[in-house]
Amino acid sequence: MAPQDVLTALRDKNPLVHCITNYVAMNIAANVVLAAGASPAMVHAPEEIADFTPICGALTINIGTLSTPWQASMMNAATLASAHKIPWVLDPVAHFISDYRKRAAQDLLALRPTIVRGNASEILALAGEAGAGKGADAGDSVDAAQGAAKALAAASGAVIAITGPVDFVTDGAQEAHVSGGAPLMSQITALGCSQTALMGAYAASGSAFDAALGALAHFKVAGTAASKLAHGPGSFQMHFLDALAATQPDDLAKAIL
Ligand SMILES: Nc1ncnc2c1ncn2[C@@H]1O[C@H](COP(=O)(O)OP(=O)(O)O)[C@@H](O)[C@H]1O
Ligand SMILES: Cc1ncsc1CCOP(=O)(O)O
Ligand SMILES: [Mg+2]
Repeated sequence: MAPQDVLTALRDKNPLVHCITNYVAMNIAANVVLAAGASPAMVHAPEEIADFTPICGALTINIGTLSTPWQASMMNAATLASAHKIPWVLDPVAHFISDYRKRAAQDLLALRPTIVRGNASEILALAGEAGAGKGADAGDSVDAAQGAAKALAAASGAVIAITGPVDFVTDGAQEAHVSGGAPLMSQITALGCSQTALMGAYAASGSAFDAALGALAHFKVAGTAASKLAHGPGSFQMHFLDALAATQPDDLAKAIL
């Protein structure tokens, strides 16, 4: 299924996407998923996971504001998703900042996510390589992390997506670059987290590699459109949501190299 067909299927199905994300991303990620045409639900309580994860089209897990009870929910949800063959996406936000977070990311990776999405520094560190990440922000180029992404795809079985000025995605066999968007995108917090949530919606609607590629292209196309109307980060965010909703399946090819 080509990326544009995944977007068509997403809008037909309006899939329910279980998002375990961070406090910062909660609102914008839900709005991004809604604007694109899917149905987000932010559900974190350990007591609710067994009931909720199995009825969703996809699961996304983001460790941006990790704590012990949420970690238990993440591990349980990922285990259930894999058991029910529900695709799930891991966003290892700033996992290199502490031993606690590093271990949490590796424990989740061992549960075999369908897709891992991170910035270049996060992907480098997840593959065991040195990087220059600064908290949640990247300090490395996408180019520098491409080898790590390929190695990680081979070792984990996941599709690996690196975002940045030009995105890169690989499943170990296929690979693609995605261009467009605007530097303003890195000035709005939790846009990467929102990309991860949208990737869940795409993964509920098509195969893993094309889902990741489609979600990356959707952001780039909408980012380019929004940057033509925006006067700064605040108005960019407003125009970006409008542009996500306005993006049509055939537009995605413009961003895919
Ligand atoms: N300089 C840039 N030019 C164009 N798009 C960008 C740029 N920086 C980031 N993006 C886009 O912003 C979104 C968030 O990516 P990124 O900032 O890498 O994630 P994170 O917030 O996890 O660090 C992605 O869609 C990415 O393609
Ligand atoms: C600022 C911040 N602090 C903890 S999580 C978070 C949001 C990070 O979002 P993103 O990875 O999309 O930039
Ligand atoms: Mg991030």
